[in-house]
This record gives sequence, C-alpha cells and structure tokens, in this order.
Amino acid sequence: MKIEKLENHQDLGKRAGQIGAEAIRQAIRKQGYANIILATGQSQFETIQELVRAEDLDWSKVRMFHLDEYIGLPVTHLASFRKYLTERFVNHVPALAEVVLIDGEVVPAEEECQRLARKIMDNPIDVAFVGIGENGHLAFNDPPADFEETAPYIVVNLDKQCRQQQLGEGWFPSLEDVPLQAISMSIRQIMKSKKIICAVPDSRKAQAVKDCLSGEVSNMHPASILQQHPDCTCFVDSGSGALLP
Ligand SMILES: N[C@@H]1[C@@H](O)[C@H](O)[C@@H](COP(=O)(O)O)O[C@@H]1O
Repeated sequence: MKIEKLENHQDLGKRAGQIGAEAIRQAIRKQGYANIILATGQSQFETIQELVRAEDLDWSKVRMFHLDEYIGLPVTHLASFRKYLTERFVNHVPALAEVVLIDGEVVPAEEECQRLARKIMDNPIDVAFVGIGENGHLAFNDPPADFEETAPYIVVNLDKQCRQQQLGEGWFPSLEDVPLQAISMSIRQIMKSKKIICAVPDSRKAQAVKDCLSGEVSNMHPASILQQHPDCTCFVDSGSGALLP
C-alpha cells in the first residue's frame, strides 16, 4: 500500500480520479474491457467528478459494480447510494457496458447478495474506488469487520458511529432515520480487486486514517487490511493525513 498526501480535497479527488481513469484505460487496452467498483459518500464527490471528466475513456467497455447500499431505503431517498451513483456518475458518462447496482429493497436481502455474488464472480474487478469511514470502515464493514467472510456481498449491521456519520453528512433528518442494516461488499471481495484507489479527505477522518494506515492490521480498524494489498494507493489531504507519522 502507498500513501499520497495532497493539499486539499479538490486536489485529492483530481489526483485519485486521474490515476483511476488511467488504470481503467490500461485495463481496456490490455483485455478489451474493465470492471470497476465505485463507492459513495462525501469523500468520493471529487474523485467521481474527475472520472466523469475523462471524456476519452471508452465507457462502453466498462462494467460498474456498486460497493454498498442501505437495506430498505427507496431509490428516491436522498441517502440512497444507487441514486447517488446514478445522478453523479451514470447519467454523466456515455452508456456503460453494464451497471450493477445493489437493490436494497429486495426481500430477503440475502437473495440480492446471491444475485450480486453470481455477477461479480464472473467479472473480476480491475479497479476499485473506495473510501474509509470515520470508524475505519471499508464499504459498510464496521468494526469488528469479518476478514474471513468469503461471500462477495453480505448483510451487515451498522454501528452507531457509522450511522452518526451518515447523519452528520446531512443525508438523514435524524439518527432514527438511518437504517440499521446494509448490503456491503465483503472485505475479501474488495481485496480481490487488482487495483484499489482509496480516497479519504477531511480532518474528521484523521484518527481513522492514522489507525488504519499507520497502525497494526486489525479488524477493529477494518480499512487497515488495505496495508496488505499489493496495489493500493490511499489519497489523503492535509486534514485527514494530519496524524500520520
Ligand atoms: N458506505 C459508504 C462507502 O461507500 C464509502 O466508501 C465510505 C466512506 O464514505 P464517506 O464519504 O461518507 O465517509 O463509507 C460510506 O459510509
């Protein structure tokens, strides 16, 4: 794992998006297509904006997977991650080869996990864009995260710090409105990606960044597993990187 420190969140997003776009181009050149994962949340705003700017990229050869989604939240809800990805990414690039969104409204959610598992097992991931939560989570794998789970997508419970972060970012009117469960890509599945671009801006992530990127690998700091990935770069800014040695 490498760490790159940028001045602010704009520079961070630009750099992460440019490196990511180049990795997508390379995969297309090499094998004719690229499979990618996109994350959501405030931390991904600029990275996704930069990807959308990559007009020379042949998006018709790109299949997009979705990292995590709340269970039971309608697609019309402000906090819906499929709404986020559709409005911030899919609607701004030419037609993709395929868009594999997580439908958090399927009952039971385990059925949706199985559908997604079949899809992703047939389509190994070239480039994964991820973030790190204030509690150190990777996707919606809150601490203590399951590092051994082999299923690609799982149903997870969201802890209070995670739910409070979602409230703090303004996606929900009150803590009670934040769902208690989500469908998340598992840690093992994320780690199978050939390349990982981790964008983590903002001083509110400083402690999580310190714990995950410079502490010991531990499931109490789920994103610390990224230290073991052979091709992962974490992009931090002066705020999120403030406590790094
Ligand atoms: N579930 C999302 C992930 O898709 C994202 O990668 C990460 C960072 O998100 P944020 O930008 O909200 O901090 O955790 C969020 O809660």
